[in-house]
Amino acid sequence: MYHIERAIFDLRRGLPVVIVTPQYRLLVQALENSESLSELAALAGNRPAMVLTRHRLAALGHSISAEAAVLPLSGDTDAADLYRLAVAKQPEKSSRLSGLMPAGPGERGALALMRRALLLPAALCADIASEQEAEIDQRLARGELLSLSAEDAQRAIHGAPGMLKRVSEAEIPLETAQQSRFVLFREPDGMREHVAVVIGDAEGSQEPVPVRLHSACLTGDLFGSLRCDCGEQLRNAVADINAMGGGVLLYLAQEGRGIGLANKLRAYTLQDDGLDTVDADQVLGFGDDERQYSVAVDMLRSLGIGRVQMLTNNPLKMAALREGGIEIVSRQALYGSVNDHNQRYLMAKAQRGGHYLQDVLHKALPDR
Ligand SMILES: Nc1nc2c(ncn2[C@@H]2O[C@H](COP(=O)(O)OP(=O)(O)OP(=O)(O)O)[C@@H](O)[C@H]2O)c(=O)[nH]1
Ligand SMILES: [Zn+2]
Repeated sequence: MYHIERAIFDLRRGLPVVIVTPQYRLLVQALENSESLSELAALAGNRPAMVLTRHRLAALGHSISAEAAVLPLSGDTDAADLYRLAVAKQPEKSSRLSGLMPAGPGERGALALMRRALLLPAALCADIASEQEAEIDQRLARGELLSLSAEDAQRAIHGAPGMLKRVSEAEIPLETAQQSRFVLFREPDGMREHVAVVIGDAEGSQEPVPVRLHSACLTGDLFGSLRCDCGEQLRNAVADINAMGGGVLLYLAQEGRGIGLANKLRAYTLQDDGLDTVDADQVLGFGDDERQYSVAVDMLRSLGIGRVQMLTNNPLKMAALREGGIEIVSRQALYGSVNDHNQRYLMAKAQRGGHYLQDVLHKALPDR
């Protein structure tokens, strides 16, 4: 897996990588790090095309059934055009969408790498021309370029296979839960870390354990942002679990429903322009919710917990734990407060994401 992680770092730094399929080799670069097409075109010996997700194409008014498609780019495409095609609310010229082709395994692999790297899910891809093969091979041999198979690239989205590592732990008394222990887990590829806060003696319990899955939200958890309810939910969860006699809060590295902080800030700006939380993510090329919870299942297993009382309003979290073989004995709601800044976000979660928020919304906004 090592070359996948290296490829992700290269893409985040703005360098191209080579993706290899049995039929062709592609030179790939992250769209968000691309100022112009000319350097990539010169190295590949072919003009790059842009790979976009079906969510982005839907936002541009073009529906496809495949996961992604390839858009040929004309020679006069500049950086502003690229950015507009990838993230603008409305495309300037929809005629630019003519000539879309289905994405092959190499292009799909490119998008998987972008998503794992928490970049915008849009890539520039150019077929490597035969006259450039020697130059590319030399750069690969010198270690200046990195290549990986399309299969490996596509797998990147799921992270590395294998066991989560339980790395370190310490007792950390909290204001509302004095007997708390933080246990840090690292994903096998070293890319993400997640923390279990074990309150009381929940580890290894045969009884149903109160459990909260909390996805990271820097703005809400740390700074008390009023745009969401995360900070309050986090603090309420710790206090509630303590009051229930102990349990576990999993603090998951899934900022912005899995799209990362850079993209969440982009999504907030789109919301300021009138979009709701789901549509804003779609404009950026993401689905409604990009989170995967297998890591939470692994953490619970590692803590010897198989039966849980869940604190959540999110049906997807419950389905994911059930699918992972965790028995859900009960569910209880967990609310933050509704305010002028977050009410639209909470409404969208209830109406579009199916979250169980009707009670709290009805109380705060009886006439909505
Ligand atoms: N993409 C995106 N993410 C957001 C936005 N607002 C909050 N988030 C993220 O949404 C996630 C909220 O996660 P959780 O607190 O676990 O909650 P939830 O999915 O609402 O489910 P429960 O609280 O368990 O009912 C965090 O990762 C936040 O960073 C937004 O407008 N856009
Ligand atoms: Zn939040």
